Amino acid sequence: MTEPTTWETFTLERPEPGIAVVTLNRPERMNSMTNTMFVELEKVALQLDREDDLRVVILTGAGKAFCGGFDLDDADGLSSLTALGMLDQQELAARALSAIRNIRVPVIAAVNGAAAGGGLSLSLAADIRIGSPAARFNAAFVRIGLSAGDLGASWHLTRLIGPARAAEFAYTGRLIDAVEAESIGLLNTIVPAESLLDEALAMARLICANSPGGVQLSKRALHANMEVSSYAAALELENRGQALLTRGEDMPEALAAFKEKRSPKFTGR
Ligand SMILES: CCCCCCCCCCCCC[C@H](O)CC(=O)SCCNC(=O)CCNC(=O)[C@H](O)C(C)(C)COP(=O)(O)OP(=O)(O)OC[C@H]1O[C@@H](n2cnc3c(N)ncnc32)[C@H](O)[C@@H]1OP(=O)(O)O
Repeated sequence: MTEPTTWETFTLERPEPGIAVVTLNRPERMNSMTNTMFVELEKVALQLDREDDLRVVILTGAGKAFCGGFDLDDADGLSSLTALGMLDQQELAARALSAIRNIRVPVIAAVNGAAAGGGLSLSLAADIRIGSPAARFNAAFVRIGLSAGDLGASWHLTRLIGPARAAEFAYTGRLIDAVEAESIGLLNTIVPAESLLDEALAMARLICANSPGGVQLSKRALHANMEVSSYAAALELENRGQALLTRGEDMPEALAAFKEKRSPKFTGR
């Protein structure tokens, strides 16, 4: 395990090869979001995306919340924003969450507490969400005069939990607890609070044991399939990905390992 690097709004740790853990670190403010956090999250996401040896990113929060959304104490400075200024502000935030969503390796959100507003949007930027029993979600936007059309939340919710549940969630702004979140697919699974990070690491290790190219092109295909309009277009994307992988070193290594009844040694080349 290398030494953690401390940014102003989060810490970055590397518990073992191939795994990076980003922990939002403003627990006194429920890890709520500020412009500094957006700038730092975009920077670290772009940095991680360039690391050839990286296989999985885990995103979690320090203290009792995952992320309370935009820092409403910080919002005062924004209340005088013109619409154009607000557009710039929203685009700054959207760039950060887009950078996290588009990291080429899987991102696991270990939801340790409340994910409210932009915190919900942030959890949705991850590919997988595992939660402690304290995990709670709300589209708090409508309670403070904003919309659930926020940082990808409306895009993900309609695809993840279905349009009707997304509508109820978005329009009521009510809290959804971990049990309900798991039942509607907002959480992949619930684990005891004390083992949340260990469970996220265990899932990350499973992913690390697989072909990096296979995993990363699987992520690319799953993301692309949320965009393509037809089954035929999806097949075209999938076919190209598989063809690319068969030209790499990992598939022959996997086949050889299978025959020799040993674990494959993937290189990602
Ligand atoms: C008037 C509108 C201005 C909005 C300006 C927005 C500017 C534009 C920014 C664009 C880009 C970002 C867009 C972003 O995605 C938009 C949003 O995120 S909007 C939603 C903002 N978040 C919320 O509304 C959530 C509010 N909080 C809660 O719902 C609950 O606190 C919780 C997170 C569900 C946790 O509930 P509890 O566990 O019961 O804890 P408490 O409620 O008691 O809170 C404890 C403590 O934390 C403080 N706190 C909680 N959330 C925030 C927050 N978001 N910002 C600042 N502080 C927060 C809370 O005040 C308590 O403090 P204490 O009283 O103990 O000092």
